[in-house]
Amino acid sequence: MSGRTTVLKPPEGAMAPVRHPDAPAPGELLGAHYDQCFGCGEQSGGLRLRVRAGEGVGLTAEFTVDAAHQGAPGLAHGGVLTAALDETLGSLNWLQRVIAVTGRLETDFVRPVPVGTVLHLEARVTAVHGRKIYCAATGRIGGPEGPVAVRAEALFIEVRVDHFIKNGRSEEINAALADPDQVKVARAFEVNP
Ligand SMILES: CCCCCCCCCC(=O)SCCNC(=O)CCNC(=O)[C@H](O)C(C)(C)COP(=O)(O)OP(=O)(O)OC[C@H]1O[C@@H](n2cnc3c(N)ncnc32)[C@H](O)[C@@H]1OP(=O)(O)O
Repeated sequence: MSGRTTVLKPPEGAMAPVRHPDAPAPGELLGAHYDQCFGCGEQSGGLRLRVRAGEGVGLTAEFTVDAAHQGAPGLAHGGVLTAALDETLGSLNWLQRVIAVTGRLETDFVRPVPVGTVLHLEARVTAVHGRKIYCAATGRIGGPEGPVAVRAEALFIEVRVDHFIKNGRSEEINAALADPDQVKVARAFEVNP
């Protein structure tokens, strides 16, 4: 049983999403957008999500649930699973070459996910309306074609890179601005017309 709030329904006039001509090729592994990211960075306790570009404005990802991700004994914490969905959906930015942040995300928890499970995630943009990006994701267990354990719909809102510079703590912002690799990632998104 699931019901969605109406803000997750694309309004009349919403457009089909457009894959950017410079988007990574289908099958290409996407790097971390930020090495300290809880979702795609390498730090211990993080999700260490591995994301691959798919066809169109879609992608796949894998997340291995480890002991640091437990809620109940031997089971993944729901918030961690939501974080994996959020990160997977956020990675769609790479395919459109826009920077967007989560405005709203609704998750259905369909099956418990034991520690040691590889969660096979799939996400796609469903529609775009101005700065609003509508998207959906699923997470399956037992293989990429296995049963759905979690699914989400979300609304991302496009922002400028200034969003992070204005709002982030200065220590991390200054370190990121001094890192040529990080600046390169930001530029790739900023050139979007
Ligand atoms: C390379 C980068 C890779 C990034 C990867 C991301 C990884 C994972 C993704 C995340 O977790 S991002 C972190 C979690 N999200 C945030 O921290 C966002 C915090 N919220 C904000 O900063 C602002 O609320 C936000 C930028 C989302 C919107 O503020 P704005 O002032 O820019 O927009 P505004 O409030 O004018 O809203 C623009 C439109 O979006 C709609 N909107 C905004 N927030 C909404 C919301 N929460 N629910 C529904 N609609 C929303 C709003 O109604 C309006 O619709 P209309 O254009 O039709 O009037």
